[in-house]
Amino acid sequence: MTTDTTTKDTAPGAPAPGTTVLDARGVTMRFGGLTAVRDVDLTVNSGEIVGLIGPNGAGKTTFFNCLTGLYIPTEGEVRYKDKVLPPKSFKVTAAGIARTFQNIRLFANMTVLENVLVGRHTRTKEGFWSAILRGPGFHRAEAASRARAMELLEFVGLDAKADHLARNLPYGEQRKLEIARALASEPGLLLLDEPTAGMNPQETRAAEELIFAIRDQGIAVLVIEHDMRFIFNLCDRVAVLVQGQKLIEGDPATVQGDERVIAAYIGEPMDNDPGAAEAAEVEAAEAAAESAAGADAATDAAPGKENDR
Ligand SMILES: Nc1ncnc2c1ncn2[C@@H]1O[C@H](COP(=O)(O)OP(=O)(O)OP(=O)(O)O)[C@@H](O)[C@H]1O
Repeated sequence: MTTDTTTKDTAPGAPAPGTTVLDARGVTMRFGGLTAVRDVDLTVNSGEIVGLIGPNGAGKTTFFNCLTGLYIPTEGEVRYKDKVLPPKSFKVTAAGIARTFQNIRLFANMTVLENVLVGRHTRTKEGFWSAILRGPGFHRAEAASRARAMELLEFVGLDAKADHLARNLPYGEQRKLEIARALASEPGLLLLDEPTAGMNPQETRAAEELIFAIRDQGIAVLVIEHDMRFIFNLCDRVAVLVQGQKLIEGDPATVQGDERVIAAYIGEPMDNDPGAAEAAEVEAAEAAAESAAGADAATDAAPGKENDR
């Protein structure tokens, strides 16, 4: 991996360190009778990596979709750099929030470089007529875009594969390309939805290094992930969603040690547990078998009887 994690160059869209870039307040999202997200508050500051975890169906992706204009929350408000988010995803991207998806969404038959160039469209000022007439302004803008796209490919370690088709990249590199494309819109906040899903341990470590390098550029990062070791190692702060509500938020050590979090993942015994009668029956049968075996052993070891063990 060629990522230089020591780089301290600030990304073009990055705000001053420690500034609150994302401020979600009382976000609720209902689908008919189902409340997928209920009254969730969350802030993310520049230069910070925040993790969002929770069991399957907890509402993590729905909450992400509320932050990117894909869903308009039923209640609550999302502010990015003090401004309420526009209700369209392309406007949210233009405002400075970029994301990757749980299922990779690349243009499979485009080259690696072209995929990143697509990600730059919100930052290209050249308009329709300029593109048609292909005047000097267009060529200058195009050259600058290509240079920046190549810089980003170098940053994620894919510059040598700029001309490869996206579909020919191994899985881990496709994920990196998605990140490069998201960075092409020069975001102040990057949302990563399960960035290590399907990765091997080596690719996961490389992804971790890359996310640290992005944070070091002053970009705020919010990441959903199921890999607990990855999340607790990576994040400055972790919020836990359970059944759409925020259960706890804190530093990794606090969250990791919280019994409610452990219970939420492992599951607590339910009232009127449907399997309880069967489980009690099995336990009783096992106990009876054990005591019978114990009685046999006692008889076997009785004085006057040969014990061949
Ligand atoms: N568009 C939708 N219409 C109706 N229900 C939805 C919709 N999207 C999500 N849900 C429901 O909302 C709940 C939360 O789902 P969501 O995908 O946000 O959870 P998640 O925490 O991201 O889960 P996972 O970790 O499995 O990806 C689930 O019960 C899901 O079925």
